[in-house]
Amino acid sequence: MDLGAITKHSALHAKPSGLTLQYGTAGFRSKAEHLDHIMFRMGLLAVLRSKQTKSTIGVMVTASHNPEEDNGVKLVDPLGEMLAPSWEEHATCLANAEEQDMQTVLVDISEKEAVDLHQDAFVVIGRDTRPSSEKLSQSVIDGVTILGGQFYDYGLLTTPQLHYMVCCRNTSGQYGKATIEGYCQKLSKAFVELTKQASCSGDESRCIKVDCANGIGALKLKEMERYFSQGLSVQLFNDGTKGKLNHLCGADFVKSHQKPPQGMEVKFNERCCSFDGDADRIVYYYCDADGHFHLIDGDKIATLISSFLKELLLEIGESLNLCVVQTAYANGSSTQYLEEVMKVPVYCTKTGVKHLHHKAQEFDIGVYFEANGHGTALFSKAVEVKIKQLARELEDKKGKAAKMLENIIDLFNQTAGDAISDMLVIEAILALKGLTVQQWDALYTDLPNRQLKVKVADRRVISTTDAERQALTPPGLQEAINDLVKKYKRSRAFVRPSGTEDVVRVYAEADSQESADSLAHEVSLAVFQLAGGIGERPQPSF
Ligand SMILES: CC(=O)N[C@H]1[C@@H](OP(=O)(O)O)O[C@H](CO)[C@@H](O)[C@@H]1O
Ligand SMILES: [Mg+2]
Repeated sequence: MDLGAITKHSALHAKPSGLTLQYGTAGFRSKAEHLDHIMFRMGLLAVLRSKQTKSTIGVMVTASHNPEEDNGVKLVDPLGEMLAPSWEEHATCLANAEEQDMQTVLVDISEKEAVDLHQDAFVVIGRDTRPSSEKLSQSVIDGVTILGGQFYDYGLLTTPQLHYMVCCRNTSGQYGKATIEGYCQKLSKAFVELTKQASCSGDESRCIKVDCANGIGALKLKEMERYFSQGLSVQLFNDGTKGKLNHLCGADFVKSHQKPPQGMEVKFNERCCSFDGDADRIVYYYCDADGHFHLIDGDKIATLISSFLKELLLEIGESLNLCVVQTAYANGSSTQYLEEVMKVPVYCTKTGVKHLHHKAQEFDIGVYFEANGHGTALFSKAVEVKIKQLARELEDKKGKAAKMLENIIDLFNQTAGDAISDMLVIEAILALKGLTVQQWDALYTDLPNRQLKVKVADRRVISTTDAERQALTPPGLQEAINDLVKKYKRSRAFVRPSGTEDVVRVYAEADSQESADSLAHEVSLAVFQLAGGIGERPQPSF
Protein backbone atom coordinates (compact mmCIF):
# COMPACT_ATOMS: atom_id res chain seq x y z
CA MET A 1 0.00 0.00 0.00
CA ASP A 2 1.48 3.33 -1.01
CA LEU A 3 0.22 5.21 2.03
CA GLY A 4 1.79 8.48 0.93
CA ALA A 5 -0.06 8.46 -2.37
CA ILE A 6 -3.31 7.56 -0.66
CA THR A 7 -3.01 10.48 1.74
CA LYS A 8 -2.27 12.85 -1.11
CA HIS A 9 -5.22 11.63 -3.14
CA SER A 10 -7.53 11.51 -0.18
CA ALA A 11 -7.02 15.24 0.31
CA LEU A 12 -8.56 15.70 -3.15
CA HIS A 13 -11.68 13.96 -1.84
CA ALA A 14 -11.63 15.64 1.56
CA LYS A 15 -14.19 14.79 4.21
CA PRO A 16 -16.30 17.78 5.26
CA SER A 17 -15.31 18.30 8.89
CA GLY A 18 -17.75 17.14 11.52
CA LEU A 19 -19.69 14.92 9.09
CA THR A 20 -20.33 11.38 10.30
CA LEU A 21 -22.27 8.83 8.32
CA GLN A 22 -23.09 5.21 8.96
CA TYR A 23 -23.21 2.20 6.66
CA GLY A 24 -26.93 1.57 7.17
CA THR A 25 -29.65 -0.76 5.89
CA ALA A 26 -28.58 -0.10 2.31
CA GLY A 27 -25.06 1.34 2.51
CA PHE A 28 -24.39 5.08 2.83
CA ARG A 29 -27.07 7.59 1.88
CA SER A 30 -26.96 11.37 2.12
CA LYS A 31 -27.20 14.55 0.09
CA ALA A 32 -25.03 13.99 -2.99
CA GLU A 33 -22.74 16.92 -2.18
CA HIS A 34 -21.63 15.21 1.06
CA LEU A 35 -20.56 11.98 -0.53
CA ASP A 36 -17.39 12.54 -2.53
CA HIS A 37 -15.05 11.35 0.26
CA ILE A 38 -17.32 8.39 0.97
CA MET A 39 -17.11 7.27 -2.67
CA PHE A 40 -13.32 7.55 -2.75
CA ARG A 41 -13.04 5.64 0.50
CA MET A 42 -15.46 2.91 -0.61
CA GLY A 43 -13.26 2.49 -3.67
CA LEU A 44 -10.36 1.85 -1.28
CA LEU A 45 -12.41 -0.51 0.84
CA ALA A 46 -13.67 -2.47 -2.17
CA VAL A 47 -10.04 -3.12 -3.14
CA LEU A 48 -9.23 -4.45 0.35
CA ARG A 49 -12.35 -6.65 0.34
CA SER A 50 -11.47 -7.92 -3.13
CA LYS A 51 -7.93 -8.79 -2.05
CA GLN A 52 -9.21 -10.53 1.05
CA THR A 53 -11.86 -12.62 -0.73
CA LYS A 54 -9.72 -13.05 -3.86
CA SER A 55 -12.89 -12.20 -5.77
CA THR A 56 -14.51 -9.43 -7.75
CA ILE A 57 -16.37 -6.93 -5.55
CA GLY A 58 -19.16 -4.62 -6.73
CA VAL A 59 -19.75 -0.96 -5.92
CA MET A 60 -23.17 0.50 -6.73
CA VAL A 61 -23.75 4.24 -6.72
CA THR A 62 -27.44 4.86 -6.03
CA ALA A 63 -29.87 6.16 -3.43
CA SER A 64 -32.73 3.98 -4.66
CA HIS A 65 -36.09 5.62 -3.86
CA ASN A 66 -34.62 8.71 -2.16
CA PRO A 67 -35.07 12.15 -3.77
CA GLU A 68 -33.00 13.03 -6.80
CA GLU A 69 -30.67 15.31 -4.77
CA ASP A 70 -29.54 12.40 -2.59
CA ASN A 71 -27.09 9.72 -3.48
CA GLY A 72 -25.54 6.70 -1.87
CA VAL A 73 -23.21 3.75 -2.26
CA LYS A 74 -23.12 0.12 -1.28
CA LEU A 75 -20.66 -2.71 -1.75
CA VAL A 76 -21.61 -6.07 -3.22
CA ASP A 77 -19.91 -9.23 -1.92
CA PRO A 78 -18.61 -12.09 -4.10
CA LEU A 79 -21.78 -14.08 -4.68
CA GLY A 80 -23.79 -10.95 -5.33
CA GLU A 81 -24.94 -10.65 -1.74
CA MET A 82 -24.80 -7.64 0.59
CA LEU A 83 -21.51 -6.77 2.29
CA ALA A 84 -20.66 -8.91 5.35
CA PRO A 85 -21.54 -7.21 8.68
CA SER A 86 -17.94 -6.99 9.96
CA TRP A 87 -17.03 -5.08 6.79
CA GLU A 88 -19.99 -2.76 7.26
CA GLU A 89 -18.27 -1.71 10.47
CA HIS A 90 -14.99 -1.16 8.62
CA ALA A 91 -16.90 0.90 6.06
CA THR A 92 -18.33 3.15 8.78
CA CYS A 93 -14.93 3.49 10.43
CA LEU A 94 -13.18 4.39 7.19
CA ALA A 95 -15.93 6.78 6.15
CA ASN A 96 -15.67 8.75 9.37
CA ALA A 97 -11.87 8.81 9.78
CA GLU A 98 -10.31 12.28 9.76
CA GLU A 99 -7.79 12.81 6.96
CA GLN A 100 -4.78 12.34 9.26
CA ASP A 101 -6.15 8.98 10.53
CA MET A 102 -6.86 7.44 7.13
CA GLN A 103 -3.58 5.55 6.97
CA THR A 104 -4.01 4.01 10.42
CA VAL A 105 -7.56 2.93 9.70
CA LEU A 106 -6.59 1.29 6.39
CA VAL A 107 -3.70 -0.57 8.02
CA ASP A 108 -5.98 -1.61 10.90
CA ILE A 109 -8.61 -3.06 8.59
CA SER A 110 -5.98 -4.90 6.55
CA GLU A 111 -4.46 -6.40 9.68
CA LYS A 112 -7.75 -7.34 11.35
CA GLU A 113 -8.98 -9.03 8.19
CA ALA A 114 -5.62 -10.55 7.27
CA VAL A 115 -5.71 -8.94 3.82
CA ASP A 116 -2.85 -10.07 1.59
CA LEU A 117 -1.86 -6.75 0.07
CA HIS A 118 0.04 -8.43 -2.75
CA GLN A 119 -3.11 -10.11 -3.98
CA ASP A 120 -4.74 -8.67 -7.14
CA ALA A 121 -8.00 -6.78 -6.77
CA PHE A 122 -10.90 -6.34 -9.18
CA VAL A 123 -13.87 -4.06 -8.67
CA VAL A 124 -16.95 -3.60 -10.86
CA ILE A 125 -18.94 -0.40 -10.69
CA GLY A 126 -22.50 0.53 -11.60
CA ARG A 127 -24.59 3.66 -11.17
CA ASP A 128 -28.15 4.91 -11.42
CA THR A 129 -29.39 7.89 -13.48
CA ARG A 130 -29.03 10.63 -10.81
CA PRO A 131 -27.26 13.74 -12.12
CA SER A 132 -24.61 13.31 -9.38
CA SER A 133 -23.93 9.61 -10.00
CA GLU A 134 -21.41 9.87 -12.82
CA LYS A 135 -19.03 12.16 -10.94
CA LEU A 136 -19.39 10.15 -7.74
CA SER A 137 -18.62 6.88 -9.49
CA GLN A 138 -15.48 8.57 -10.82
CA SER A 139 -14.45 9.12 -7.20
CA VAL A 140 -14.96 5.41 -6.52
CA ILE A 141 -12.67 4.68 -9.47
CA ASP A 142 -10.05 7.07 -8.03
CA GLY A 143 -10.12 5.11 -4.78
CA VAL A 144 -9.82 1.77 -6.56
CA THR A 145 -6.96 2.91 -8.76
CA ILE A 146 -4.88 4.53 -6.05
CA LEU A 147 -4.82 1.23 -4.15
CA GLY A 148 -3.69 -0.57 -7.31
CA GLY A 149 -7.03 -2.28 -8.03
CA GLN A 150 -8.29 -3.08 -11.52
CA PHE A 151 -11.84 -2.11 -12.36
CA TYR A 152 -14.60 -2.38 -14.91
CA ASP A 153 -17.15 0.41 -15.03
CA TYR A 154 -20.52 -0.87 -16.27
CA GLY A 155 -21.88 2.68 -16.26
CA LEU A 156 -25.66 2.78 -16.00
CA LEU A 157 -27.11 -0.35 -14.38
CA THR A 158 -29.97 -1.28 -12.11
CA THR A 159 -28.79 -2.33 -8.65
CA PRO A 160 -29.83 -5.97 -9.14
CA GLN A 161 -28.01 -6.07 -12.48
CA LEU A 162 -24.78 -5.14 -10.70
CA HIS A 163 -25.40 -7.91 -8.13
CA TYR A 164 -25.92 -10.31 -11.05
CA MET A 165 -22.67 -9.22 -12.75
CA VAL A 166 -20.65 -9.76 -9.56
CA CYS A 167 -22.09 -13.25 -9.10
CA CYS A 168 -21.45 -14.20 -12.75
CA ARG A 169 -17.84 -13.07 -12.56
CA ASN A 170 -17.13 -15.02 -9.38
CA THR A 171 -18.73 -18.25 -10.56
CA SER A 172 -16.86 -18.41 -13.88
CA GLY A 173 -20.01 -17.66 -15.82
CA GLN A 174 -22.00 -20.52 -14.26
CA TYR A 175 -24.68 -18.12 -13.10
CA GLY A 176 -24.76 -16.40 -16.48
CA LYS A 177 -22.69 -14.12 -18.72
CA ALA A 178 -21.48 -10.97 -16.94
CA THR A 179 -22.82 -8.60 -19.60
CA ILE A 180 -26.08 -6.76 -20.12
CA GLU A 181 -26.71 -9.03 -23.07
CA GLY A 182 -26.09 -12.07 -20.86
CA TYR A 183 -28.57 -10.78 -18.29
CA CYS A 184 -31.25 -10.05 -20.90
CA GLN A 185 -30.75 -13.39 -22.60
CA LYS A 186 -30.83 -15.48 -19.45
CA LEU A 187 -34.05 -13.95 -18.13
CA SER A 188 -35.82 -13.65 -21.45
CA LYS A 189 -35.06 -17.20 -22.51
CA ALA A 190 -36.54 -18.51 -19.24
CA PHE A 191 -39.56 -16.21 -19.59
CA VAL A 192 -40.30 -17.13 -23.19
CA GLU A 193 -39.92 -20.86 -22.45
CA LEU A 194 -42.30 -20.56 -19.51
CA THR A 195 -44.98 -18.52 -21.21
CA LYS A 196 -44.97 -20.76 -24.29
CA GLN A 197 -46.75 -23.27 -22.10
CA ALA A 198 -49.53 -20.88 -21.15
CA SER A 199 -52.79 -21.83 -22.81
CA CYS A 200 -53.79 -18.21 -23.49
CA SER A 201 -50.49 -17.40 -25.17
CA GLY A 202 -50.80 -14.48 -27.57
CA ASP A 203 -53.78 -13.13 -25.64
CA GLU A 204 -54.10 -9.37 -25.88
CA SER A 205 -54.28 -9.09 -22.09
CA ARG A 206 -50.56 -9.92 -21.96
CA CYS A 207 -49.51 -6.35 -21.71
CA ILE A 208 -48.51 -4.28 -18.72
CA LYS A 209 -48.05 -0.62 -17.90
CA VAL A 210 -44.83 0.10 -16.03
CA ASP A 211 -44.12 3.25 -14.02
CA CYS A 212 -40.32 3.44 -14.02
CA ALA A 213 -39.99 6.20 -11.36
CA ASN A 214 -38.07 8.27 -13.94
CA GLY A 215 -35.11 6.05 -13.16
CA ILE A 216 -32.69 3.48 -14.51
CA GLY A 217 -35.46 0.85 -14.81
CA ALA A 218 -36.82 2.64 -17.87
CA LEU A 219 -33.51 2.49 -19.75
CA LYS A 220 -32.88 -1.11 -18.87
CA LEU A 221 -36.38 -2.30 -19.62
CA LYS A 222 -36.26 -0.56 -23.01
CA GLU A 223 -32.96 -2.28 -23.67
CA MET A 224 -34.41 -5.66 -22.77
CA GLU A 225 -37.88 -5.40 -24.31
CA ARG A 226 -36.97 -6.85 -27.69
CA TYR A 227 -35.68 -10.04 -26.05
CA PHE A 228 -39.04 -11.00 -24.53
CA SER A 229 -41.55 -9.09 -26.68
CA GLN A 230 -43.13 -12.29 -28.00
CA GLY A 231 -44.30 -13.10 -24.46
CA LEU A 232 -45.22 -9.68 -23.10
CA SER A 233 -45.71 -6.16 -24.28
CA VAL A 234 -44.67 -3.40 -21.88
CA GLN A 235 -45.76 0.23 -21.97
CA LEU A 236 -43.32 2.48 -20.11
CA PHE A 237 -44.33 5.59 -18.15
CA ASN A 238 -42.22 8.00 -16.11
CA ASP A 239 -39.30 6.94 -18.25
CA GLY A 240 -37.10 9.89 -17.27
CA THR A 241 -37.64 11.96 -20.39
CA LYS A 242 -39.67 14.58 -18.48
CA GLY A 243 -40.23 14.08 -14.77
CA LYS A 244 -37.93 14.05 -11.77
CA LEU A 245 -36.59 10.81 -10.31
CA ASN A 246 -38.96 9.26 -7.70
CA HIS A 247 -41.04 12.46 -7.60
CA LEU A 248 -44.72 11.56 -7.09
CA CYS A 249 -44.05 8.22 -8.75
CA GLY A 250 -42.26 4.92 -8.30
CA ALA A 251 -42.82 1.91 -6.05
CA ASP A 252 -42.08 3.70 -2.78
CA PHE A 253 -44.53 6.52 -3.54
CA VAL A 254 -47.29 4.14 -4.62
CA LYS A 255 -46.81 1.86 -1.62
CA SER A 256 -46.62 4.58 1.00
CA HIS A 257 -49.40 6.79 -0.40
CA GLN A 258 -51.50 3.86 -1.56
CA LYS A 259 -52.42 5.70 -4.75
CA PRO A 260 -51.41 5.66 -8.44
CA PRO A 261 -48.27 7.52 -9.56
CA GLN A 262 -48.51 10.74 -11.47
CA GLY A 263 -47.73 10.45 -15.15
CA MET A 264 -49.67 7.22 -15.72
CA GLU A 265 -53.40 6.73 -16.05
CA VAL A 266 -54.68 3.54 -14.44
CA LYS A 267 -57.79 2.46 -16.30
CA PHE A 268 -60.23 -0.26 -15.32
CA ASN A 269 -58.91 -3.74 -16.02
CA GLU A 270 -55.36 -2.63 -16.72
CA ARG A 271 -52.47 -4.36 -15.00
CA CYS A 272 -49.92 -1.82 -13.77
CA CYS A 273 -46.72 -1.88 -11.78
CA SER A 274 -44.15 0.55 -10.40
CA PHE A 275 -40.38 0.15 -10.04
CA ASP A 276 -38.33 2.21 -7.60
CA GLY A 277 -35.40 4.46 -8.59
CA ASP A 278 -32.81 1.68 -8.91
CA ALA A 279 -35.27 -1.03 -10.02
CA ASP A 280 -34.88 -3.45 -7.15
CA ARG A 281 -38.45 -3.06 -5.91
CA ILE A 282 -41.81 -3.62 -7.60
CA VAL A 283 -45.45 -3.25 -6.60
CA TYR A 284 -48.53 -4.01 -8.72
CA TYR A 285 -51.94 -2.30 -8.78
CA TYR A 286 -55.16 -1.83 -10.71
CA CYS A 287 -58.45 0.07 -10.54
CA ASP A 288 -61.74 -1.78 -10.19
CA ALA A 289 -64.97 -1.02 -12.05
CA ASP A 290 -65.83 1.64 -9.45
CA GLY A 291 -62.51 3.37 -10.00
CA HIS A 292 -61.12 2.22 -6.65
CA PHE A 293 -57.37 1.78 -6.48
CA HIS A 294 -56.03 -1.59 -5.31
CA LEU A 295 -52.41 -2.09 -4.31
CA ILE A 296 -50.74 -5.48 -4.59
CA ASP A 297 -47.62 -5.27 -2.48
CA GLY A 298 -44.62 -7.49 -1.71
CA ASP A 299 -46.66 -9.67 0.63
CA LYS A 300 -49.11 -10.59 -2.09
CA ILE A 301 -46.28 -11.09 -4.55
CA ALA A 302 -44.65 -13.55 -2.11
CA THR A 303 -48.00 -15.33 -1.75
CA LEU A 304 -48.46 -15.70 -5.52
CA ILE A 305 -44.93 -16.96 -6.02
CA SER A 306 -44.89 -19.39 -3.11
CA SER A 307 -48.27 -20.88 -4.00
CA PHE A 308 -47.14 -21.41 -7.59
CA LEU A 309 -43.89 -23.06 -6.47
CA LYS A 310 -45.76 -25.23 -4.00
CA GLU A 311 -48.15 -26.44 -6.71
CA LEU A 312 -45.27 -27.37 -9.00
CA LEU A 313 -43.49 -29.27 -6.22
CA LEU A 314 -46.68 -31.17 -5.49
CA GLU A 315 -47.04 -32.00 -9.18
CA ILE A 316 -43.55 -33.49 -9.44
CA GLY A 317 -43.99 -35.23 -6.09
CA GLU A 318 -41.02 -33.68 -4.32
CA SER A 319 -41.38 -32.60 -0.74
CA LEU A 320 -38.80 -29.87 -0.45
CA ASN A 321 -38.94 -27.42 2.40
CA LEU A 322 -40.29 -24.12 1.17
CA CYS A 323 -40.67 -21.11 3.39
CA VAL A 324 -41.60 -17.46 3.15
CA VAL A 325 -39.56 -14.79 4.93
CA GLN A 326 -41.16 -11.46 5.84
CA THR A 327 -40.51 -8.50 8.13
CA ALA A 328 -42.69 -6.91 10.80
CA TYR A 329 -44.15 -4.67 8.06
CA ALA A 330 -45.85 -7.65 6.41
CA ASN A 331 -49.60 -7.28 6.53
CA GLY A 332 -51.10 -9.52 9.24
CA SER A 333 -53.56 -10.96 6.71
CA SER A 334 -50.73 -12.16 4.50
CA THR A 335 -49.00 -14.00 7.34
CA GLN A 336 -52.28 -15.58 8.38
CA TYR A 337 -53.09 -16.67 4.82
CA LEU A 338 -49.64 -18.16 4.25
CA GLU A 339 -49.62 -20.06 7.53
CA GLU A 340 -53.23 -21.11 7.86
CA VAL A 341 -54.50 -21.52 4.29
CA MET A 342 -51.35 -22.33 2.36
CA LYS A 343 -49.65 -24.14 5.25
CA VAL A 344 -46.32 -22.55 4.41
CA PRO A 345 -43.94 -21.79 7.28
CA VAL A 346 -43.35 -18.05 7.67
CA TYR A 347 -40.35 -16.41 9.35
CA CYS A 348 -39.98 -12.81 10.41
CA THR A 349 -36.61 -11.02 10.34
CA LYS A 350 -35.38 -7.51 10.94
CA THR A 351 -35.96 -4.92 8.18
CA GLY A 352 -33.40 -4.83 5.36
CA VAL A 353 -33.09 -7.41 2.63
CA LYS A 354 -29.80 -8.78 3.86
CA HIS A 355 -31.64 -10.21 6.90
CA LEU A 356 -34.38 -11.77 4.79
CA HIS A 357 -31.87 -13.09 2.28
CA HIS A 358 -29.82 -14.86 4.94
CA LYS A 359 -32.87 -16.46 6.51
CA ALA A 360 -34.16 -17.62 3.11
CA GLN A 361 -30.82 -19.31 2.43
CA GLU A 362 -31.49 -21.79 5.23
CA PHE A 363 -34.17 -23.61 3.22
CA ASP A 364 -34.42 -25.69 0.04
CA ILE A 365 -36.54 -22.88 -1.36
CA GLY A 366 -36.85 -19.54 0.41
CA VAL A 367 -39.19 -16.87 -0.93
CA TYR A 368 -38.58 -13.50 0.68
CA PHE A 369 -40.24 -10.13 0.19
CA GLU A 370 -40.44 -6.92 2.11
CA ALA A 371 -43.96 -5.47 2.02
CA ASN A 372 -42.57 -2.60 -0.07
CA GLY A 373 -41.87 -5.00 -2.93
CA HIS A 374 -38.20 -5.88 -2.52
CA GLY A 375 -37.62 -9.59 -2.77
CA THR A 376 -36.87 -12.74 -4.72
CA ALA A 377 -36.75 -16.51 -4.30
CA LEU A 378 -33.64 -18.55 -3.47
CA PHE A 379 -33.07 -22.17 -4.42
CA SER A 380 -30.36 -24.25 -2.78
CA LYS A 381 -27.68 -25.69 -5.09
CA ALA A 382 -28.93 -29.22 -4.34
CA VAL A 383 -32.47 -28.26 -5.36
CA GLU A 384 -31.28 -26.69 -8.60
CA VAL A 385 -29.36 -29.85 -9.52
CA LYS A 386 -32.31 -32.07 -8.60
CA ILE A 387 -34.82 -30.03 -10.61
CA LYS A 388 -32.55 -30.01 -13.66
CA GLN A 389 -32.26 -33.77 -13.44
CA LEU A 390 -36.03 -34.23 -13.04
CA ALA A 391 -36.69 -31.91 -15.97
CA ARG A 392 -34.64 -34.29 -18.12
CA GLU A 393 -36.05 -37.53 -16.70
CA LEU A 394 -39.75 -36.97 -16.01
CA GLU A 395 -42.41 -37.05 -18.68
CA ASP A 396 -45.95 -35.81 -19.25
CA LYS A 397 -47.44 -33.57 -16.56
CA LYS A 398 -44.63 -34.17 -14.13
CA GLY A 399 -42.02 -33.41 -16.75
CA LYS A 400 -43.83 -30.23 -17.71
CA ALA A 401 -43.91 -29.09 -14.07
CA ALA A 402 -40.20 -29.87 -13.63
CA LYS A 403 -39.34 -27.88 -16.76
CA MET A 404 -41.40 -24.97 -15.49
CA LEU A 405 -39.50 -25.06 -12.22
CA GLU A 406 -36.20 -25.22 -14.08
CA ASN A 407 -37.11 -22.10 -16.05
CA ILE A 408 -38.49 -20.21 -13.12
CA ILE A 409 -35.24 -20.79 -11.22
CA ASP A 410 -33.42 -19.11 -14.10
CA LEU A 411 -35.95 -16.29 -14.25
CA PHE A 412 -35.37 -15.23 -10.64
CA ASN A 413 -32.41 -13.01 -9.91
CA GLN A 414 -31.20 -14.98 -6.91
CA THR A 415 -28.59 -12.40 -5.97
CA ALA A 416 -31.05 -9.63 -5.02
CA GLY A 417 -34.62 -8.43 -5.39
CA ASP A 418 -34.98 -7.34 -9.01
CA ALA A 419 -38.00 -5.43 -10.35
CA ILE A 420 -37.48 -6.58 -13.96
CA SER A 421 -36.98 -10.22 -13.03
CA ASP A 422 -39.86 -10.19 -10.51
CA MET A 423 -42.16 -8.60 -13.07
CA LEU A 424 -41.39 -11.35 -15.56
CA VAL A 425 -41.90 -14.03 -12.89
CA ILE A 426 -45.27 -12.56 -11.94
CA GLU A 427 -46.37 -12.14 -15.56
CA ALA A 428 -45.39 -15.74 -16.29
CA ILE A 429 -47.29 -17.08 -13.28
CA LEU A 430 -50.42 -15.05 -14.07
CA ALA A 431 -50.32 -16.29 -17.66
CA LEU A 432 -49.71 -19.91 -16.72
CA LYS A 433 -52.43 -19.95 -14.09
CA GLY A 434 -54.79 -17.88 -16.23
CA LEU A 435 -55.24 -15.48 -13.31
CA THR A 436 -56.40 -11.90 -13.62
CA VAL A 437 -54.91 -9.28 -11.37
CA GLN A 438 -58.25 -9.05 -9.53
CA GLN A 439 -58.28 -12.79 -8.85
CA TRP A 440 -54.74 -12.58 -7.55
CA ASP A 441 -55.68 -9.67 -5.31
CA ALA A 442 -58.66 -11.61 -3.95
CA LEU A 443 -56.44 -14.29 -2.35
CA TYR A 444 -56.85 -12.39 0.92
CA THR A 445 -57.84 -8.90 2.04
CA ASP A 446 -55.13 -6.68 3.53
CA LEU A 447 -55.75 -5.32 7.00
CA PRO A 448 -55.95 -1.52 6.85
CA ASN A 449 -52.61 -0.09 7.96
CA ARG A 450 -50.69 3.14 8.33
CA GLN A 451 -47.01 4.05 8.45
CA LEU A 452 -45.86 7.33 10.01
CA LYS A 453 -42.54 8.99 10.76
CA VAL A 454 -41.61 10.78 13.98
CA LYS A 455 -38.63 13.12 14.36
CA VAL A 456 -36.62 12.67 17.55
CA ALA A 457 -33.32 14.17 18.74
CA ASP A 458 -31.50 10.83 18.61
CA ARG A 459 -33.31 7.87 17.13
CA ARG A 460 -30.78 5.48 18.66
CA VAL A 461 -32.58 5.81 22.00
CA ILE A 462 -35.02 3.28 20.55
CA SER A 463 -33.73 -0.27 20.63
CA THR A 464 -35.82 -3.26 19.64
CA THR A 465 -36.03 -7.04 19.92
CA ASP A 466 -38.14 -9.89 18.48
CA ALA A 467 -37.40 -8.93 14.85
CA GLU A 468 -38.12 -5.28 15.72
CA ARG A 469 -41.65 -6.01 16.92
CA GLN A 470 -40.94 -4.98 20.53
CA ALA A 471 -39.19 -1.88 21.83
CA LEU A 472 -36.70 -2.50 24.64
CA THR A 473 -35.87 1.18 25.23
CA PRO A 474 -36.73 3.88 26.11
CA PRO A 475 -38.40 2.62 29.29
CA GLY A 476 -42.18 2.62 29.21
CA LEU A 477 -42.53 2.84 25.41
CA GLN A 478 -43.45 -0.79 24.79
CA GLU A 479 -45.94 -0.73 27.70
CA ALA A 480 -47.53 2.38 26.21
CA ILE A 481 -47.79 0.69 22.77
CA ASN A 482 -49.31 -2.43 24.37
CA ASP A 483 -51.98 -0.35 26.08
CA LEU A 484 -52.84 1.49 22.86
CA VAL A 485 -53.02 -1.68 20.79
CA LYS A 486 -55.53 -3.15 23.26
CA LYS A 487 -58.01 -0.40 22.36
CA TYR A 488 -58.46 -1.62 18.76
CA LYS A 489 -59.62 -4.83 17.08
CA ARG A 490 -57.24 -7.06 15.08
CA SER A 491 -54.56 -4.50 15.86
CA ARG A 492 -50.80 -4.51 15.95
CA ALA A 493 -48.24 -1.71 16.17
CA PHE A 494 -44.49 -1.34 16.47
CA VAL A 495 -41.79 1.33 16.18
CA ARG A 496 -38.16 1.22 15.05
CA PRO A 497 -35.43 3.67 14.13
CA SER A 498 -35.06 3.89 10.34
CA GLY A 499 -31.75 2.72 8.90
CA THR A 500 -31.96 5.07 5.92
CA GLU A 501 -33.56 8.27 7.25
CA ASP A 502 -33.19 10.28 10.43
CA VAL A 503 -36.65 9.32 11.72
CA VAL A 504 -38.45 6.78 13.87
CA ARG A 505 -40.91 4.70 11.87
CA VAL A 506 -44.32 3.84 13.29
CA TYR A 507 -46.46 1.03 11.89
CA ALA A 508 -50.01 0.20 12.88
CA GLU A 509 -52.72 -2.04 11.50
CA ALA A 510 -56.28 -2.66 12.65
CA ASP A 511 -59.69 -3.77 11.45
CA SER A 512 -60.56 -0.41 9.84
CA GLN A 513 -58.58 2.38 8.21
CA GLU A 514 -59.87 4.80 10.80
CA SER A 515 -58.60 2.61 13.63
CA ALA A 516 -55.23 2.00 11.95
CA ASP A 517 -54.79 5.77 11.43
CA SER A 518 -55.81 6.57 14.96
CA LEU A 519 -53.58 3.86 16.49
CA ALA A 520 -50.61 5.02 14.37
CA HIS A 521 -51.18 8.58 15.53
CA GLU A 522 -51.42 7.61 19.20
CA VAL A 523 -48.26 5.53 18.97
CA SER A 524 -46.50 8.49 17.30
CA LEU A 525 -47.45 10.65 20.27
CA ALA A 526 -46.03 8.05 22.66
CA VAL A 527 -42.76 8.01 20.69
CA PHE A 528 -42.66 11.80 20.65
CA GLN A 529 -43.12 11.97 24.42
CA LEU A 530 -40.95 9.06 25.52
CA ALA A 531 -38.17 9.06 22.92
CA GLY A 532 -37.27 12.76 22.78
CA GLY A 533 -39.44 14.09 19.94
CA ILE A 534 -38.31 17.34 18.30
CA GLY A 535 -40.21 19.97 16.34
CA GLU A 536 -43.97 19.96 16.18
CA ARG A 537 -45.99 17.30 18.03
CA PRO A 538 -47.36 14.70 15.58
CA GLN A 539 -50.76 15.83 14.27
CA PRO A 540 -53.51 13.49 13.15
CA SER A 541 -52.97 13.70 9.40
CA PHE A 542 -55.54 11.38 7.91
C1 LIG B 1 -40.40 0.39 6.15
C2 LIG B 1 -39.53 0.30 4.96
O1 LIG B 1 -40.05 0.17 3.84
N1 LIG B 1 -38.21 0.36 5.16
C3 LIG B 1 -37.25 0.30 4.07
C4 LIG B 1 -36.13 1.30 4.28
O2 LIG B 1 -35.45 0.97 5.47
P1 LIG B 1 -35.55 1.79 6.84
O3 LIG B 1 -34.50 1.16 7.71
O4 LIG B 1 -36.94 1.54 7.33
O5 LIG B 1 -35.34 3.23 6.52
O6 LIG B 1 -35.21 1.20 3.20
C5 LIG B 1 -34.56 -0.06 3.12
C6 LIG B 1 -33.55 0.01 2.00
O7 LIG B 1 -34.15 0.24 0.77
C7 LIG B 1 -35.60 -1.17 2.92
O8 LIG B 1 -34.95 -2.41 2.92
C8 LIG B 1 -36.65 -1.09 4.02
O9 LIG B 1 -37.67 -2.01 3.79
MG1 LIG C 1 -34.21 0.31 -4.40
